[in-house]
Amino acid sequence: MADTILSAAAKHPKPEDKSFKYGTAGFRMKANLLDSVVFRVGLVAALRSRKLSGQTIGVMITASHNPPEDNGVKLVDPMGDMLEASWEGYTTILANAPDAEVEGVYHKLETELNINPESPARVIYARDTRPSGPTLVTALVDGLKAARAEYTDYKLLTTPQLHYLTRCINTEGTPQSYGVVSEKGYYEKLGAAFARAIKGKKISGPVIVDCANGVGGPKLTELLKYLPKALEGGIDIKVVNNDVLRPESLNHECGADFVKTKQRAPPSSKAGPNDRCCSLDGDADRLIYYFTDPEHGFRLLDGDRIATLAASFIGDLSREAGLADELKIGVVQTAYANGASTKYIVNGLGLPVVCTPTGVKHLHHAAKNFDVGVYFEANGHGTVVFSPQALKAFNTKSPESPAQAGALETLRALTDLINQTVGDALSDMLLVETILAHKSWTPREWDLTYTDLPNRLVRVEVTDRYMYKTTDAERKLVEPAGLQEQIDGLVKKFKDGRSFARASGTEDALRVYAEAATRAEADDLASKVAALCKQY
Ligand SMILES: CC(=O)N[C@H]1[C@@H](OP(=O)(O)O)O[C@H](CO)[C@@H](O)[C@@H]1O
Ligand SMILES: [Mg+2]
Repeated sequence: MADTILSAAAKHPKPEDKSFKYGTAGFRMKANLLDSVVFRVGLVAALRSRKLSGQTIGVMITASHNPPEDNGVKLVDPMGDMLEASWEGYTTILANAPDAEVEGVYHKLETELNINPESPARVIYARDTRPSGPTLVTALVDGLKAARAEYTDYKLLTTPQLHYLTRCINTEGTPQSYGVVSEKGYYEKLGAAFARAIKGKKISGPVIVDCANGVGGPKLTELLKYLPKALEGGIDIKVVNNDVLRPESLNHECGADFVKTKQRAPPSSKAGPNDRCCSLDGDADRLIYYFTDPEHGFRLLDGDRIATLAASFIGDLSREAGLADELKIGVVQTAYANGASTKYIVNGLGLPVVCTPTGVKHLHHAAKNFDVGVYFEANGHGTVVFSPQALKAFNTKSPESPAQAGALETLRALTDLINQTVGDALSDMLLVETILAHKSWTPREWDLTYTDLPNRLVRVEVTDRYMYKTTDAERKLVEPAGLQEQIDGLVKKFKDGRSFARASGTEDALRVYAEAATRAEADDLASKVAALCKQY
């Protein structure tokens, strides 16, 4: 077997002058640089599965909201979680080994991690719609074969669908079974849960869904077959930007990242005033809502809004169900959350907020400390996780009134509707639609819950982003020395000012975020902090 890895590695040579790092979203870069990385990820997936006694590991090939010429690869742990942190390091080591040393490094990891080479290794994988996907799949399969893993190709899927399948496979036939192990099983689970959650409530008007010309388009179109139709008291979904045959259109002037960063609707949008709109990203794990207010123009309803909407709704339901004292509900955000949303959660909803570093794995982890943990990044990536105690309470509490019975049934439906493994734009969209219907709200009422502070996010090119080190959930710089004091000095001059700088985990740049009482001040603060960072 030994020389199989050696000879296979030679077919997927590493670009000599490149070094790779498993970052916030796995490996992500120009697709033509990824061949060796994906091959080696195949090897790691096999090792990880063997380490976990043959539990199935997921591999997703996607670059999410990045341009069409990029691609990426990430690993999914058995319960559908992101890869455990220590393994990011092992993956990085293997990705950077010279071709001739890959086999040696592989066996060294095997020995050091106490992995039995005879244990079974099982892997499933899928990809988004990028043209580079099929070639990278070939590299992955070569890695899996060289490591003697069993594997199943799920072809095109959204990232959250792959997370769903991974968990389903590993819980199949157990009391914790997460669902039927098939793409159809995913649609059936969501469709049935949505019908239960929405029961008796009316969804007003259509929702226009911008699919970023990515894999979310065909998958949402498929999901529609499983949802109750508008005429039968269900939902009217209008799918737009669903052109997967023109790869160059992926994420181009559309999609969740465009809408959030540009703070405007896709230029192609034909939505009228007050029309309820939302955008997915290229692999359908992010969701952003928006509408045009006849008086105030474009209004963004981002991840912070989805978090506050979900937290307030589930909080109300828990009270109605008589479970408020039993269940600890909390919200997890990052430093990019709008300050007004944090204030609203704490003062308006009376719920605790935890701030973690950027990257869903951190938020997910922190959310698990609550019975109902609502987590969203401002960019629209997030979900709600329920503790075993919460699930038990929803399932065993005997209702004392029809209202209590109704609240409990809605809560149970939500636990099936919401993807527990990872943020899922399709599932999150059905959640938002359910809540708006229950509250009889249009996006306008949703928007009125609090007023966002004007904010600006800028990307700053720097010579060495690794020079910038942070603490306090990335809200403060500790290096370069002295820079944070200067930022603090600037911030003080702005009403409601807040600003921080951190190195991106996915791009070769520094990100500077600023918010302040007015648009002009937020812009001014952001550009001043950016200029300051550049000087160092
Ligand atoms: C400000 C921002 O939106 N950052 C994004 C971005 O991370 P950076 O480390 O900032 O590049 O990509 C991550 C992966 O998709 C996502 O989790 C995160 O929220
Ligand atoms: Mg994504």
